[in-house]
Amino acid sequence: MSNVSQFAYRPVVIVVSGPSGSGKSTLLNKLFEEHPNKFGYSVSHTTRKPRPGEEDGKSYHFVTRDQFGQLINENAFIEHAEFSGNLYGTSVKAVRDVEDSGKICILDIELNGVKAVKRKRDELDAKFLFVSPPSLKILEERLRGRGTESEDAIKSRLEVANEELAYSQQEGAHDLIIVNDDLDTAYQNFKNFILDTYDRKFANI
Ligand SMILES: Nc1ncnc2c1ncn2[C@@H]1O[C@H](COP(=O)(O)OP(=O)(O)OP(=O)(O)O)[C@@H](O)[C@H]1O
Repeated sequence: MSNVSQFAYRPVVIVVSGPSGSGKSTLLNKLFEEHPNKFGYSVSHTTRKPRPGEEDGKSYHFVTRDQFGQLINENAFIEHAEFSGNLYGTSVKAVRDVEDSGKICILDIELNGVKAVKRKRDELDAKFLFVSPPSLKILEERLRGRGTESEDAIKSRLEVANEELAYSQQEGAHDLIIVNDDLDTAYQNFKNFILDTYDRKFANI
């Protein structure tokens, strides 16, 4: 099948994954604080109605169900899913738009998202970074300490964590695994990998 993306360049995307509570947001927040102009998130498509103050193309690309269906048919999405009756999706073009604005796109996604990006390898130059807790016991303590989840939610997150950790141990699953034990050390490793990717993309242009 011929499509335009075969002839376009592959935008770089850094895929950050890891069990819930492993510290992805903590690390990403530090990175965005330290480097506000180098990295960005892609703008997702959704069929949900805009809320007051939400701008089309900024918060989301707001589309109808028909338009969303057409994008699915065109194979435009890296991944898409339905939550509470609304469709949400991340398109390859949304990733490319971030790169076109001079930034590197970061995707903070779960295991199915990682697998979906891998299926788009001919369209995306993806680097996979996995944030691992030092142990399941510490993960459990951090999830409890965060205080944002019910006991049931903590249990189900720990089950999913087992699956994600098993996947991460497969050969070649990720380009870098960061064990988030001491936060400063983990952040240095995280930042070095991501800044290196940024420099490779933009420094020589
Ligand atoms: N190295 C660390 N040492 C101690 N506590 C940490 C460390 N890194 C993160 N934490 C704490 O662990 C908790 C979980 O971290 P965070 O919310 O960043 O996880 P997450 O991977 O983004 O989770 P989710 O996928 O659910 O959003 C937070 O309370 C955070 O402050």
